[in-house]
Amino acid sequence: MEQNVTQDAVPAAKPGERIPTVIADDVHIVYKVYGAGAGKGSATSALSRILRKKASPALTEVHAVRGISFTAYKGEAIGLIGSNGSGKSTTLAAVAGLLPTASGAIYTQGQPSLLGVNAALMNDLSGERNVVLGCLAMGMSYAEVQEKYQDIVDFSGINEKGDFISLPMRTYSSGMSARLRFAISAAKSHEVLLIDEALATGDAKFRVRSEKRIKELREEAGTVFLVSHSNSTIRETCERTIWLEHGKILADGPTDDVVKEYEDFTKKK
Ligand SMILES: Nc1ncnc2c1ncn2[C@@H]1O[C@H](COP(=O)(O)OP(=O)(O)OP(=O)(O)O)[C@@H](O)[C@H]1O
Repeated sequence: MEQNVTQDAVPAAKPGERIPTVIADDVHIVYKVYGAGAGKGSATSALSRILRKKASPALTEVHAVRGISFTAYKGEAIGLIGSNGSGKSTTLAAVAGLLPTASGAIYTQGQPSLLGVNAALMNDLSGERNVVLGCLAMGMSYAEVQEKYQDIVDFSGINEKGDFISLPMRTYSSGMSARLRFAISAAKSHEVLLIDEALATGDAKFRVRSEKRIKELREEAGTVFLVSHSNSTIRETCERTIWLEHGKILADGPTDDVVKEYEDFTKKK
């Protein structure tokens, strides 16, 4: 099984030179689902299978990504589009190094960050403590966190309607937590930033702010991947788009062409 290969330093670009940041080479991703058959997951049936030395009949494989290849370059914002279950989120998780590939390999320059520092955020702690935790988890120093704290809170807009930042995160709506997560992740420049539908959760005002921030992040450093079902967000944010269907790439090119092709496809369905 191939693992993601990450190299740390991104070399400086010579004028006009394009630097690859993510290379996916014939990537296949297969989920293994255990206990999928009714009644087959009980302790007694497992014991009887062990005693009879029979393989579990209840293992189902879902071949979510089927041989995709692409190269992303520094400074690019790439949209990922496609119908439900086409493999967009799976592809992002694999680029982030969170899913192993069944075959093929993904090479990345620098550490890709999947937007959402979910793992580090804790529902019982206040938004304020979570900002500090999330930033430290992304590798910022305590001094850096203090310097950026107010900007993060202002960007998230959490305090627009009262002092919510001092309340536990479990009291936030799903949109509010998504905004805070985005604000924390976007406070740092990422070499490869992966965003899954994050913009869809905010209101119109927040969407404008986050689109602006994505543009800045692109200029500051790396490559942005954005998964979205909103074709207008993809058009406004990305100049290149990859269209996935049934785990395969159907088109990869300038956003206007690819989104148009996808729109024609969805109209015909
Ligand atoms: N944890 C999992 N275990 C098993 N199968 C999964 C898992 N996550 C996703 N899948 C399957 O992998 C395929 C691709 O799913 P994925 O979530 O990547 O699609 P998507 O394009 O992001 O969809 P959506 O637009 O609905 O978010 C689907 O068939 C889905 O059922």
